[in-house]
Amino acid sequence: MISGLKKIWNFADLEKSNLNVSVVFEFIYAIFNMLQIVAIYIVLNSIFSDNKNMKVSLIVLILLTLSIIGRSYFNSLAQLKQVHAGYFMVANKRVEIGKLLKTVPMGYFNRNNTAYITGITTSVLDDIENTAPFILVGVLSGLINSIVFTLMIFVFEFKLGCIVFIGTLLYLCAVSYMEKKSKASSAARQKSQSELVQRTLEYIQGLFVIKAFNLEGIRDKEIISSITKNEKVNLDMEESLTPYIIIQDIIIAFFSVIMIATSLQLFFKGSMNISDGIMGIIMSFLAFNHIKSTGSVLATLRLATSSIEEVEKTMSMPKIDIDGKNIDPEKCDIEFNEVSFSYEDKKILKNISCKIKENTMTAIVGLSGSGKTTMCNLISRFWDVDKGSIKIGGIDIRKYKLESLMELISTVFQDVYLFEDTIENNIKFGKQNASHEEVVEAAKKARCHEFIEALPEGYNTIIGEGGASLSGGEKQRISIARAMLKDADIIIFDEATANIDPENEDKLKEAIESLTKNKTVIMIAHRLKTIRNADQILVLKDGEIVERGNHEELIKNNGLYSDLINAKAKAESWKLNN
Ligand SMILES: Nc1ncnc2c1ncn2[C@@H]1O[C@H](COP(=O)(O)OP(=O)(O)OP(=O)(O)O)[C@@H](O)[C@H]1O
Repeated sequence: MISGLKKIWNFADLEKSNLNVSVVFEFIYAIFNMLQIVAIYIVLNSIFSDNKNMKVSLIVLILLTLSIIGRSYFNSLAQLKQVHAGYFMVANKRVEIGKLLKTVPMGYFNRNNTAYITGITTSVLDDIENTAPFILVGVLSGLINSIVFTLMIFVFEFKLGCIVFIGTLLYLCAVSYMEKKSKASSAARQKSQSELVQRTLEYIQGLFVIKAFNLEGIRDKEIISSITKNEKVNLDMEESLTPYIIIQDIIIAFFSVIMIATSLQLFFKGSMNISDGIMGIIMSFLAFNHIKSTGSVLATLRLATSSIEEVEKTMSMPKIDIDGKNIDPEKCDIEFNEVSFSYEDKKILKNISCKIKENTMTAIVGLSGSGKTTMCNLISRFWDVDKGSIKIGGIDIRKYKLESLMELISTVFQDVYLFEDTIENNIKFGKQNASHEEVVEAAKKARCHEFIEALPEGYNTIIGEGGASLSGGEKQRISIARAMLKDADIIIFDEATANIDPENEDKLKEAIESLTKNKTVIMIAHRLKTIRNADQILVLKDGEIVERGNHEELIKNNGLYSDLINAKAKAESWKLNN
């Protein structure tokens, strides 16, 4: 129990002060609550004594009014602090996770799919927000208040105090046992909850494929099975805890009855007057209220701590930018030194060594799956090399702070991702503080100004998530405009032939030329024209550079390159002839 509370406390981080204040408010609330008992005691004393006057009624009235006002005021303040703490402790973690995600190797996402991380940042953190602060404050204030109340009863009547003390201890033992028992079921609940989020997200993201291949029935079954499993885990958890809840209720009922019996016995023996006797009976109904509320929140402690453990596990993701420095290299040439790389156990690149001179264009060609994209991704440190090194300006890229490395590189991906935002803001990703004029200029150079202007809201048109409302070619030109605006020294370009319509091909070629002028360019090239213009061509086969040189040299070699070019030329003439 204590370790669980400590976990919440540490997780609260900057919100600890709000939790502290909330505990104090809960304590003051309890004091105002006790005023009611004092008022009842005064009434009883007055009824059973000869001192019956209006002054007593007035005091009781004032006490009860104070109690009502004080309780509602401090209760709302305490709740407000807890809601504030819950919201901000989770919001801060979401921002922290967002920052961390930028520093993890992309391989992390292979092992922990995005749906799992989405589950953590949404439903798991929501669980923490809605339970953790209330549990911590509930338990602490409940314990403090029941200690104070028990002390008060000790002062009132020692024997009754002993009964409350023993009853409270036994009750806490039962709660603590139940809390331990719920460990396994909390973890299972956590797992099935994440699984449900994963399946739901997968279903939504793959809706196109599901519809196209008529897979509704099969995928529906998977979601329904996750829902059923989740329901069963929740029910099992409730069922396994029910006997302990019954035992706790029995303990409280039993000790309340003992308090009533003891009060009556003390009265009949003459050790208590009638008003104290009645007060003892009334207190038997109230004595365990605080500890009971503590117990009910403690039952959910495991749920909150297993959610926190899950978030902590996600936050301990491997980072690749631990001690990087801000570096502005004198030159932007790139060098691969005996680089090897595997995705998990699958070896992709083997001893790659090459030099890419500043302000030259290097085309990487090779069969599908030969490792072209992987080679480019290693330059941006989406993954780290397993062996060897990559240098920019003679400095190992692992020595750069990720941000300063990213400032040097613009990447135009084959699969362009656009955010659900205006076209202008999507282009501005390249340079956050760019003016509208700069955005338009970049769009003009990237040959996308005309189609943007033709949209109903022009540059303020909101694009659907992932760029859903644009064609592949339009998305790619927007991403070229982005790169144009960023104006980085190194351009990595994954050429997407499929997305270029013939009418725009020449325009796009001009756009690419103006983007890559006086830059160090690495291009995964598919089109003959691009390859022909390259200063250097690297031919990849099964993760190894098997040929290198310019177009003429490689054609003369009569190796894989000339085979690829011949096949391409055939395909292109086939396309033209048909
Ligand atoms: N994230 C990943 N996790 C595991 N394996 C991957 C991952 N990305 C790519 N691969 C595998 O690595 C190999 C090389 O992929 P890569 O994308 O680098 O090839 P490519 O030459 O660019 O292919 P293409 O021309 O089809 O785009 C492929 O076999 C691919 O299946």
